[in-house]
Amino acid sequence: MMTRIISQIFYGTLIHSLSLTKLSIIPNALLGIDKFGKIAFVEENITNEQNINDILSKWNINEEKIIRLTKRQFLIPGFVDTHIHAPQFPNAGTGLDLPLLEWLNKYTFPLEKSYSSLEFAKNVYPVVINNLLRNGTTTAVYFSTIHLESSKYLAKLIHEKGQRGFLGKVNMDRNCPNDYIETIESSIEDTKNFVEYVMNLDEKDMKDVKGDEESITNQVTRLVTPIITPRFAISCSSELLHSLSKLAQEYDLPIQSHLSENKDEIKFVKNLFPNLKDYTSVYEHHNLLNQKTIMAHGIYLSSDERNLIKNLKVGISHCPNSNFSLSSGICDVRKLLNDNIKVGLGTDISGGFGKSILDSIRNASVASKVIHFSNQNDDRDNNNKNSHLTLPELFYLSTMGGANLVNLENVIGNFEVGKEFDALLIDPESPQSPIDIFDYDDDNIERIFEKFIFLGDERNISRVYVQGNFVSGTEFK
Ligand SMILES: O=c1[nH]c(=O)c2nc[nH]c2[nH]1
Ligand SMILES: [Zn+2]
Repeated sequence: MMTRIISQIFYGTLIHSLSLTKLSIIPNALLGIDKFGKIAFVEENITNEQNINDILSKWNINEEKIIRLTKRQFLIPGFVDTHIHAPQFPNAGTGLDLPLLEWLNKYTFPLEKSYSSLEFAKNVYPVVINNLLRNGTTTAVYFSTIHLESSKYLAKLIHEKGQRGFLGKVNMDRNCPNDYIETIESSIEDTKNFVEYVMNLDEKDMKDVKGDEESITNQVTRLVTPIITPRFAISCSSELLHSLSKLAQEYDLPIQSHLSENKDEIKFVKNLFPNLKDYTSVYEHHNLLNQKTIMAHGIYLSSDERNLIKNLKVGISHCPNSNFSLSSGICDVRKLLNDNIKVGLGTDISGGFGKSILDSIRNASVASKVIHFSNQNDDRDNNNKNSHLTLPELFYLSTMGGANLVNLENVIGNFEVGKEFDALLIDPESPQSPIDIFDYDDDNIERIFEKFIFLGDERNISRVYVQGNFVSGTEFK
């Protein structure tokens, strides 16, 4: 007897990643989602109505539950932004004339301190989440600020809007402005308070699911998770770093920070921790590196540091727009991938000015080509090992790569049966679409997908789903 209840079916083309190099395009697919938002089935090559009817009756579904895509529309997994500063949104697109440390002091800290006012946060954070969802970011790994109340407010908003989010209250107790700094005591106390608040947010939803008779086989993941967030080694005392690692262990939480982004930053860290070998060792020494850690940037890592990162299963958030915009440098992602390091993409608003992961994909592509050219000019390293990132690789990084970083590779990132349905319905022919399709394209869906990746924008993202729920886009009548 078939008890599983199917709440929605899509009929059309699916595009997703099966591995770093393997992009899969499945035309004429029927994808069914159960009432928990999980993918119950994917049937391929369904080319006639009889086949559709057979599947509908097998699952006891009526025709109204089917959303039929047009021949040029397709579904892709939602994007994962593995590094974004929500409070920096008002600065996006401004203040890109200075390198990191000067940029922080002149533009970023003065804006972030404004979030001591909850009213200020209320004017910004809804815009951030709406904007990201419209742009297809179904999962975001956020930094907030040091402020407890506005950080709690942001967590509640992510929860209400139905986005999947990892949110960290920022910790910083030194080398910061006098009016934007914490004591170690308040930093730890507020972080505990924040963590417990966020963990309770999802409690009700989890209970609702647990109360269901099918709950044992249909557990869903929590949508909002706290993440321990020492800003970076410069702004945290050794004592604070130690205490934060204890907190992460106590609550079994992920950790995020910045690593090896800028040469002056690296020198500063060396001065602060002269007895530790390198920047990565500073975090390792404080027990902050493990398979749940995400480090943003990682531009100037030595081979020893890469080894450590690989062995400890730390993920790197590649933020190419920010790396260009703050003149930080160019991260050699191919080298990280060759070393089997986990990599995802980040916008790093407002170091980066692009709000969409499509922008990160495009900048990651350009960055990889610049590295490729500079290696070609270098006689010592000229055997084509360092080829630029390909379209399947870029797309993988933006979906499955991000899922790996947040340890949700078995939950989201592609359309495997049993995963939760975080997805985007892409319409290359939407009103005002920036994509031109010609007869020459000959309905070649691979070409149209590539055009979406390099030319498309939020106007092409018609509908956005998280855990099977419709969270942004145009309602069907
Ligand atoms: O790109 C960055 N943005 C920040 O806000 C930050 N803080 C420390 N290091 C940083 N890097
Ligand atoms: Zn950052």
